[in-house]
Amino acid sequence: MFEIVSVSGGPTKPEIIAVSLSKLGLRDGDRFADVGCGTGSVSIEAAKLARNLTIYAIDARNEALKATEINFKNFNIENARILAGEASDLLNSESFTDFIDCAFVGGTKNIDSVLEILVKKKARSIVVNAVRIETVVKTIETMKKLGIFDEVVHISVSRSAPIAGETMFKPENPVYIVVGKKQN
Ligand SMILES: C[S@@+](CC[C@H](N)C(=O)[O-])C[C@H]1O[C@@H](n2cnc3c(N)ncnc32)[C@H](O)[C@@H]1O
Repeated sequence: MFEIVSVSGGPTKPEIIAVSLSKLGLRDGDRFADVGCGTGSVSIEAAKLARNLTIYAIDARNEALKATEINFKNFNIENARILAGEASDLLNSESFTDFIDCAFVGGTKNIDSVLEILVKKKARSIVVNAVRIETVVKTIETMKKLGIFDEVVHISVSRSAPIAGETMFKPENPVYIVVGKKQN
C-alpha cells in the first residue's frame, strides 16, 4: 500500500477531508475541481465517493504538482488533469472551456476571484477550508455577495497519542469549513 507523498501544507487531515466531502455532495460523473490541490489527497478521497469523476487538480507550486502526479499514479486516479498556475487565471482562461459541478478549495489565495469564477462555471457546491479568520470572513462575504452562502463548520480534532504507556489527546489546528451551494 502506498503512502501519500506530502508537501508543506498537505495532506489535509482525513477527518477534515471527510467532513468537507460530505458537505460537497459529489455525484457520479461530476466535474470536480481541487483548487490548491497540494498533494491531491482530497481528489483521491473524492474519487472513492463518486464514480467517473473528471478531476481538475490545480496548484501554483511545482512541488505540489509533482506530489499530486506521483500520488495520482500510486492511487490509480484516472480522468484527472493536473493544472499548473494561479487558479483564478487558469479557470478563467479562454482555453479552459469546461464547466465545474463541485469544487473543493484548499488554497485560498485570491479566494474572491476563485469563487466568482466557480459560480460562473456553474458549480452547484463549493467547500472552502480556511485556517485564518480573515480568510473565513472574506469567504463568507464573497459567498453572500454571490448568493451561494450556506454555512460554516468549525472543526477541532484531537488525536490520541501515547504517554507513559497510556493515552492522551493532542489537538490539531482548528479548521473552518465554509460551504457554498447554488440556490434553486
Ligand atoms: C493547504 S495546501 C492544500 C492541501 C491539500 N488539500 C492536500 O490535501 O494536500 C494549499 C495549496 O494551495 C495552493 N494555492 C493556494 N492558493 C492558490 C491559488 N489561488 N491557485 C493555485 N494554487 C493555490 C498552494 O500552493 C498550496 O499548495
